[in-house]
Amino acid sequence: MSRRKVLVYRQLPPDQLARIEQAHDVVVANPRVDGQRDAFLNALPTVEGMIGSSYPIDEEVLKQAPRLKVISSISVGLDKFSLHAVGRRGIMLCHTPGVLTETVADLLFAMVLATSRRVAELARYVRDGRWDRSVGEDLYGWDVHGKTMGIVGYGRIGQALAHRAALGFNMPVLYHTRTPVPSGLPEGRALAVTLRDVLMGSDFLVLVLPLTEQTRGLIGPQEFALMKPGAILINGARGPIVQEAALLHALQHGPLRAAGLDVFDTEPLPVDSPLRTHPKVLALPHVGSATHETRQAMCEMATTNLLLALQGKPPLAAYAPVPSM
Ligand SMILES: NC(=O)C1=CN([C@@H]2O[C@H](COP(=O)(O)OP(=O)(O)OC[C@H]3O[C@@H](n4cnc5c(N)ncnc54)[C@H](OP(=O)(O)O)[C@@H]3O)[C@@H](O)[C@H]2O)C=CC1
Ligand SMILES: O=CC(=O)O
Repeated sequence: MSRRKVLVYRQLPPDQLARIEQAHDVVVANPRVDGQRDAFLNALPTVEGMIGSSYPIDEEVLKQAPRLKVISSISVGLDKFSLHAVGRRGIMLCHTPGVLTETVADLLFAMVLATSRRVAELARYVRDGRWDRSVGEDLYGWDVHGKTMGIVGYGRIGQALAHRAALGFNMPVLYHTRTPVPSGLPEGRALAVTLRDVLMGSDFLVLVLPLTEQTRGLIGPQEFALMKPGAILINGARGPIVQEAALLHALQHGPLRAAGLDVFDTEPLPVDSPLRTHPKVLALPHVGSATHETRQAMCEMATTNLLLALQGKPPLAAYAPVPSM
């Protein structure tokens, strides 16, 4: 097999980098790191494979990479890629579904618990030396068990979250997805409903669907207006699915009691973003899959995808372009 030029545009564990170096000529250059952007741009004209995540691989980048055949993303979400250009060019775009499902569902549930039981706020209270008497009602939280869990996007992660909610916390589940799917839960524990009904019926509304042309701005003023007073929103999907101004309004004037956000319109979250310090917001730095075990598994899968695809073999998971009509 001939050696190809591969651009690694995000840090990879040494064992995975070594697997690629054994077979191919590697340039490591992360365009987000000071001093590496030029190396990234200089590599583009001759690369045949790329592996990385987070950085937008848009039409502009793809135009500069005329020999590119394979992109292996260390993520399940593919919103950082210009899917039209990838499809048009016949580039094989691989990703890492499945290996992160349980870990992301764990974090989503952690956000449900943390927002409702005010974990971050209470920990800060102790740390700041303010625990000089028993905690008053102003710092009480709200029960999680038995409340209604609403899930928008009932794929791998949505279903793993529903299991935690229904079977671990005795929560009735409402879920919404475009294509009807069975709940995978015992009879009567979950109901497939319209988006409107999830919004109206949920105590917790968890978003875990891809960012697409259809889902951008999906949750705006009209959707917030349908939600229960005191509902909690958890966005574990992508920032732009929620309209930020409407979110801030819903936090200030209702109906939202709190929001747990792992994702934002702009990441890293700008220093002056009102979401950074909002008292009702639990903001996390996009860490749904960030455990040692899961990130290792994702990097392994992405590396395998890259190596297989460069050999002309089917990767473990790839995006299938929608054929143009
Ligand atoms: N915060 C983090 O760190 C992470 C975030 N994510 C996000 O979670 C998303 C889901 O991952 P995963 O569960 O593995 O993906 P899946 O593809 O298994 O599930 C996605 C679900 O969303 C549904 N969906 C897609 N479009 C719409 C729509 N317009 N309206 C309603 N439902 C829709 C899909 O069903 P159908 O198409 O039939 O409607 C499917 O049920 C990723 O795309 C990513 O954005 C993933 C990993 C980590
Ligand atoms: O956001 C993370 C992903 O894997 O997608």
